[in-house]
Amino acid sequence: MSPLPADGAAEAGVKIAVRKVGKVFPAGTGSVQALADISLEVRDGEFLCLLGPSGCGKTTLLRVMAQLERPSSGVIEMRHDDPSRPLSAVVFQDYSVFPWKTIRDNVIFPLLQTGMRKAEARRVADHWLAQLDLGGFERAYPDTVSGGMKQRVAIARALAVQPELLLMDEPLAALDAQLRLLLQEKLLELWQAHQNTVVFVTHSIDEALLLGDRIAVMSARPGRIATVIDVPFARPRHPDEIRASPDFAALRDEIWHRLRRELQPA
Ligand SMILES: Nc1ncnc2c1ncn2[C@@H]1O[C@H](COP(=O)(O)OP(=O)(O)OP(=O)(O)O)[C@@H](O)[C@H]1O
Repeated sequence: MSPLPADGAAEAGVKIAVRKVGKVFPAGTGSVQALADISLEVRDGEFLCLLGPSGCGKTTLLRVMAQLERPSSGVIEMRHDDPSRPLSAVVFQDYSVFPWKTIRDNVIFPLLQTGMRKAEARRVADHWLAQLDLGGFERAYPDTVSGGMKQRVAIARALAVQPELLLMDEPLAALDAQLRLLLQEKLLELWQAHQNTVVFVTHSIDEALLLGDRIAVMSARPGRIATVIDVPFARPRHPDEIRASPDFAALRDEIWHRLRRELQPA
């Protein structure tokens, strides 16, 4: 699906600006208001996490940012600085890889769409597969490897095109707890090395604190931005140190209390 055009260009230093966005879906004879009056700016090079209760509209907001969904009201402004790179790429939760293509060809496919030659695309694909510890599996088919490996293929495919904006919708949610920790650490390492602008949807407060520069906490449906929290941990971040720090525990409590208010309104 090709992206819808943005409504305008974001100002310098801002990769994407969401301005007073609402989204209403038709549902049966009525409608569902998924998003209401969302305003949010994602700065160049920032890792922004979207956190919120189930059904609050996180996926809808990400799809609107990816220009896969048109807002019912409000506008989306984007800033495409480098025409040699795609503006955005999306990683979904459900290992959205092509089962009929080898792991290498999954990563090569979007590179060829950018006009890259086959030999170069193969080199770039193998580089990113190695970065995600998939070296040796280039010729395997996705259905012959584990869920965690398939998700690493999807992440390698998105990173390989070096998008200016990487949109990730709960990319680690389907993984078991240990694998999730390992992949969080991998993402942290890759982001610290490359600093794409990232919007990352998650249900996990710990994940948001480990990865994010800021955390936008959404309210229960219709989704609004309830609060935006600055994550104070310096980079490069070392996961074990961060998780053990008193600031981590304090922020986790603060965010949890905020989320609990959304889950159990007075
Ligand atoms: N295409 C659609 N048609 C009708 N309703 C929709 C559609 N997409 C989402 N919704 C509704 O909009 C609301 C927000 O859904 P969305 O998937 O964005 O929430 P979410 O926060 O990502 O949820 P979760 O955390 O459970 O993944 C829900 O009530 C959902 O049922």
